[in-house]
Amino acid sequence: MAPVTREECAKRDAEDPLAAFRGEFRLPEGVIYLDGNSLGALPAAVPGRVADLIEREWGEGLIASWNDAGWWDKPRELGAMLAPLLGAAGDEVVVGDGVSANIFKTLVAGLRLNPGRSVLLGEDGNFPTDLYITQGAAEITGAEERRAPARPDALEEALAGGDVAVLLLSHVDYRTGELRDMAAITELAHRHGALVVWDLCHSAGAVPVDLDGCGADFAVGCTYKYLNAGPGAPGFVYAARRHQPHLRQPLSGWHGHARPFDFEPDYRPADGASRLLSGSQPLVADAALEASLRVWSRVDMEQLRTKSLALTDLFITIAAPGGTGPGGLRLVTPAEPERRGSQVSLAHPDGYPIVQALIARGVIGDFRAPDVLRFGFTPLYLGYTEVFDAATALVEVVESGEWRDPRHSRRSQVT
Ligand SMILES: Cc1ncc(COP(=O)(O)O)c(C=O)c1O
Ligand SMILES: Nc1c(O)cccc1C(=O)C[C@H](N)C(=O)O
Repeated sequence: MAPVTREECAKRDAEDPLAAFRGEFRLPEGVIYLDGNSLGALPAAVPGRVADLIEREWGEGLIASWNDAGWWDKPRELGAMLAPLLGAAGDEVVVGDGVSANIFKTLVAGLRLNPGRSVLLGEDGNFPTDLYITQGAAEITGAEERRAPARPDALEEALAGGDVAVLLLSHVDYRTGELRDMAAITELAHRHGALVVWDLCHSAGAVPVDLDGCGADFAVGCTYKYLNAGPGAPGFVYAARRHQPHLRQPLSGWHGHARPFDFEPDYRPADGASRLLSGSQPLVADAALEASLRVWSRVDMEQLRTKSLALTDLFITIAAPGGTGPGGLRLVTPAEPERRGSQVSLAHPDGYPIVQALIARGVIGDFRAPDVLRFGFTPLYLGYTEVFDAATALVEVVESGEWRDPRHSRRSQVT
């Protein structure tokens, strides 16, 4: 690939159709933020919307706001706002609870939809909560937990026995940034009689997603990464319309009841995706999500994908051209654009202090054990020049050996 200059990057910034979105986010001066795949930046509209909920809807409206401010229907309203980003219909998505809880709900619902099959199949190396919740769901239901590498050939082998009820996969791998072929894998699972739950934590707002077009069964995801709804923001859950009338989820709380204000003694599920709800939702956090989704309603996902790939290409071209970088840095993320999320991961045995030395320079990425330096690229608030500077800083940190300073090896609780 042709060498890239800072001047070329400045030109691309000037021509960038998404550049104006940068003004809709608050980021500290002097920081290049490449960790939006863990916690997204603050949309400028969020503090005002949250204050409005607290002061007006809660402070003045009090209990009436459950009706007047639409609190009761927020999970559905926010689900419908999110749906276009997921390739889903508005009534197939609800917002509520966390990813871990929603994984549990969909795995058990999937098991019940697939009687006679008793295996929950997960992928080697998935994000730990996916693995742990699958173990918990297997323990409580008597199902068997199995794992396979997330390669089509290995999945086919694991599915061939005909006993897999549900397959749980991440659309984009949190550690490597690999993007999986949702359409092909869903079709493979269905051919073998299994249902699929897709974890979209690292793809919602990062790449175009087409749940309905791929024939997906269920999906879960978070809103605090690329969707920028803030720390601990509520998760979402998708159920394909064809499953909704039959699905039974295990956390059968009153917000998922058909007639919640009849206060009946027995559970009867609501119609549609609402039956995936459980109890009261964090309305203050929902207000932050609402403000961030208003930004997303104006984003063209094809433009976003084009810029995302251009940014990750740029970073790779400088930091690891041809797959290797200075000091033995090795590209972990697939080089093929169609297999790449909006993230670049590089492996190095001294990854932790290298990332810390970069953070000390104002370039924020993160480290994932055992040896992965991880950089997330958020096209709404990152420019080409920043990515050029970040990649150049990485090369300098490694070549200069400044990461060897012992202060960069001190571990903190959240890495
Ligand atoms: C793939 C994946 N699943 C789930 C989670 C988190 O789940 P929860 O929001 O329940 O903490 C994360 C990140 O924290 C993740 O990367
Ligand atoms: N969800 C997180 C949290 O509650 C605390 C700290 C980090 C996170 C993250 O989101 C980590 C992220 N899923 C990852 O891919 O590493």
